[in-house]
Amino acid sequence: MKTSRVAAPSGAGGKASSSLKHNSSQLSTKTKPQSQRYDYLLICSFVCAALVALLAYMYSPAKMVRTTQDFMRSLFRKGIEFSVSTDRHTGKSMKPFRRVLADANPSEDVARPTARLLGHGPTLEDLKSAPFRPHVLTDSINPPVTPHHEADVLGLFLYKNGDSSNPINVVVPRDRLCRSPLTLAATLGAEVDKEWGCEGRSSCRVFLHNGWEVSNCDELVDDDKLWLVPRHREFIWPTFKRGHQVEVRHVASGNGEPIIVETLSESPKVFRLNNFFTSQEADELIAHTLNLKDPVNGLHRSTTGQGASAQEDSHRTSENAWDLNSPASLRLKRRIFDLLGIRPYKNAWADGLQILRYNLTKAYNSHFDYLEHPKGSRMDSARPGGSNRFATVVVYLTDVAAGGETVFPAGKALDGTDKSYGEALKEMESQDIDLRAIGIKPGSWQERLVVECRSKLAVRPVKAQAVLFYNQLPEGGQDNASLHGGCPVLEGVKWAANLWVWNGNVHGDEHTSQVEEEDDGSLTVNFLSTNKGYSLYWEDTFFAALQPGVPKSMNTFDGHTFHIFEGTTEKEKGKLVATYVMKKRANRKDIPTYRFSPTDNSEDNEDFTDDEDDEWDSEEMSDDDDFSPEEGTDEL
Ligand SMILES: O=C(O)CCC(=O)C(=O)O
Ligand SMILES: [Fe+2]
Repeated sequence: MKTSRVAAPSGAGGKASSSLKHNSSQLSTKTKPQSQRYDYLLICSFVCAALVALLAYMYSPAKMVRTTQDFMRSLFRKGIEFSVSTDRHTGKSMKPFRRVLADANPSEDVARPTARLLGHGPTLEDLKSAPFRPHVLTDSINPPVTPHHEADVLGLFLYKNGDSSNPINVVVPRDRLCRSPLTLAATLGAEVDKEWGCEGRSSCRVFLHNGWEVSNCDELVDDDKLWLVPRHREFIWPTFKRGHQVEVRHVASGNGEPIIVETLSESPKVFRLNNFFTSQEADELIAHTLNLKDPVNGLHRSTTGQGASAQEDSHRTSENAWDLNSPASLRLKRRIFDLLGIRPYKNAWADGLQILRYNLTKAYNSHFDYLEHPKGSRMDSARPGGSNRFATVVVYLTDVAAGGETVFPAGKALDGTDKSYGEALKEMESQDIDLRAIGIKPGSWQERLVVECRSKLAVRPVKAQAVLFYNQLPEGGQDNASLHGGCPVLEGVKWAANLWVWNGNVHGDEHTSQVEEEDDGSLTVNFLSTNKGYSLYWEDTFFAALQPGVPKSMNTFDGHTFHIFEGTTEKEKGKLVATYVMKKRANRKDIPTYRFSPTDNSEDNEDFTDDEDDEWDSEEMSDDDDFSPEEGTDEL
C-alpha cells in the first residue's frame, strides 16, 4: 500500500509524459498552442503528484498503513479466534485480541529469531568482556527483520515454562509493554491465567526460545515466542522436534563457535550440547584430576547417598573425583549456569564438578539424580524455598570405542526404533556381542543395562560434547521420566564430568531474601526461612520473628541493612547468621535493580574472584532466591 500511494502517481505521470511528448513532436507545426496547453497540464500534474507525495511523507500515511497492516496481519493469521475484552488497567476496551493456537508448533518459524542471532555475532573475546547480558546481538549484516519499532502493537506467543505446546497468542500495545522492564513482565503476566504464576508483583521472567532472558522490549519482534518463568522457578529449555538445533550466541562457548542446543527428547527432557566445551578443556580436566592426591577429592571408588550416609554401591562401579578449583572446572561451571539461565552464577547451587572415570565394564545403574527426602522438607523443591537437584549436565571428556552411553530408559531410541527388551537382547546375540568375554555375567544388572542402552534413548559419549537433562518438572516436583544411567563400557575407557545443579542452595535454603521494585520506585523486601526459626533485625532493632515457611514482606529503602540472628525472640537472640544490605547495581543503569548481598556468603564469592572470564562486580553476587509472598506487607 505504501508503494501504491507514493510511487504510483509518479509512475503514471512518467508514462503520460512520454506519450504526450511524442504526440507533441508529431503535431509541432500545426497545433502548437494546444500542445503548449498539454505541457502546462503535464507540469501541473507533476507538481500535484509531488505535492501529494510530500504531504503523504509529512503526515506519514505510510506509517499508518504499515501499523494497520501489522495489526490486521496479527488478527487474520491462519485459524484465528479472537475476542475483545477490557483493559485490566484502564477499564477500556483496549485490551489485545487473544487466540489460543491448538496446533502451533514452536519449532516452526524459529528461523527468524534465530537468524537475528546469526552471522557475524560477537567473538569469544567480545563475549568474555561483554556485560553479563549483552544487549545487542544483532549487527549490520543481520538487522531485525521487521521494522518493529514503528509498529504500535506486537503479536507474541506465550508459552508456560518448559512447555512447547498450547501457546497463548496475544497482541499487546507496544507503549504499555515498553514503559519499563517491569511493565514488560507485568503486562505479559496479566495476559495469562493465574495458574501460570505470573501475576502482579511476582510477575514472570521472560525468555526467548534460545534461552535469552528478555529484559528490554526492544529485544522483541512481532511473532516472537516467549517462555514465562515464575520468579520462584528456573528456566527450563523448551523442547522442539527431535534433532532441532538452536544456536546460543549469548553464552560464551569453549571454542568461539555458538553453542548448539539440540532437542533429543521431550519426556524425559534431554538435550545434546555442541561446541559447549573443547578437547583441550577436557584434557585439562583429566590432567588436573590425575594430579589430585587427597583421598576425598582425588579419584576414588564412587559412592551413592549423601553426606554421612554415602557408601559404595554395587550398582555404581565408576571412580570419581571432585574438581573444586581448576580453571577449566570454574569456567565449565559458570558456562553451565549461564546456559541454564541461572544468573548470576551461584556456587552454592551445585554439588562440585564431579570427574568420572569408567574403566572396562564399569557403569552406573539407572537412577534418579533427584534426592529422596521427606515430603514438605527443605529438599522438597515443589514448595517455596525448597530445593533439590534440578538439572544435570554430563560432559564427555573422551570418546569411547564401545558402550558408555548415558541411557534414559523412559525415552525412545534415537534411531526411531521401538525394540522390546527381548528383541534387543536377541539382536545383540545375533551380532555375536559376547559380554561374558569382558566379564559381564548373563542376567546381571550390567547385562540388562546394556540391552536397555541398545533399545532406549541413549546418548553416545563424544569427546567435548555434553548432555543436559532435567530432573524436575516445571512445577518443581520430581520428573520420574528423568531415570537414567551410565551404560557399561564395552571397549576403552570413559571419562566424563558432571554437574548436578539445584534450584536453590544445595539441601534447601535456610533463609532467602528477595527485593522487588514497584512501578512507582518503592521497594519491597521479602524474607523466607524454610526450615528453622530466626529473628529479623533492621539495623539494631528487632523487627520480627521469621517463622519457618512463613514469608515476611515489608517496604524498605536503598541502603537499609537487615540482620538475621538465631532464635526467634530478642531474648533468644543467638549467633548472627547473615546480613543483607540493599545496594543498587552501578553497572546496570538501564534497569534499576536492587539486590541483597549476604555478607556471609563467602563461598559464593570465593571462585568468583578466581575466574578471569567475567567482570561482574561483587554486588551481583546475591542470595536472591525468589518466592511468591502470600502475606500482607508490613510497613517499616
Ligand atoms: O556417566 C553417565 O553417563 C551418567 C552419570 C550419572 O548419571 C551421574 O553421575 O549421576
Ligand atoms: Fe545421574
